[in-house]
Amino acid sequence: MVLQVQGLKKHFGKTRAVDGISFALGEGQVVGLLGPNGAGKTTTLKCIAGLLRKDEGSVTVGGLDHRDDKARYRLAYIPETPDIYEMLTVWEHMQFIALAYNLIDWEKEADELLERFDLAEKRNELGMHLSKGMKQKITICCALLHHPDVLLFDEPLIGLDPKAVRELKNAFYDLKASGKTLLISTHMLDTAQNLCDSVLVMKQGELIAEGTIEELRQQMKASADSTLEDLFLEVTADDQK
Ligand SMILES: Nc1ncnc2c1ncn2[C@@H]1O[C@H](COP(=O)(O)OP(=O)(O)OP(=O)(O)O)[C@@H](O)[C@H]1O
Repeated sequence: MVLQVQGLKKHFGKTRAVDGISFALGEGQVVGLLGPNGAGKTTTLKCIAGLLRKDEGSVTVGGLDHRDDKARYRLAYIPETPDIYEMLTVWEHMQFIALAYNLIDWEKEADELLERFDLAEKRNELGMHLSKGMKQKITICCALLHHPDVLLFDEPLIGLDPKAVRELKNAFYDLKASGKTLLISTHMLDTAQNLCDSVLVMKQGELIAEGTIEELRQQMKASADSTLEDLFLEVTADDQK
């Protein structure tokens, strides 16, 4: 298993944002992280990425603790709100990542990424002059440049135009085909149904369901034509907990 999360807990004051969840993801797996608002998805992703200090539990990447430099190198986190440098140009963001990760011969690939995400013409624009969608796309290009093995996406399809959504979905398929592991937090259940091999469903900090759509149908004794949305609404309904 390339990513292993065991007994992860994180609280904010009295709020148990993540309350002891465990799961493991294998190489090339694309997994949807689902849950109602406030379920703990972002907190989980940030704890895995090391951006939030966990209270308890362990997270390993390729068997190494996630705080180890080698493990961090293998991880990328793409936040819901694009976090870019206002005073750096698009190309300078790519240079910054290349320097941070000691990349060599990265320029051609950076050019291809910018081309692919329609940012080539904005190469010399400052971050402060870009739209939200463009900022989102730079974050994605930066995340892909150092070839991480595990990519954590928080609501990746929000704020992108239809072409960028299509590009990103294609990028997900390419990443999966090249053996990358993707954990994608999303409320877009039809996309999750098409894209993900399996899902993890969180509610109030706990993992309340997991598996492929077929496994969820069986666990919930649902009909063979029930959609992920049907299953999600049933499993997260208030009388379930
Ligand atoms: N920095 C923080 N300080 C205090 N409480 C927080 C903080 N971050 C998150 N929380 C709380 O932790 C819980 C889980 O939040 P989180 O953002 O992880 O949920 P989510 O599943 O990502 O929600 P959404 O789908 O709305 O993005 C919520 O009750 C939230 O209010």
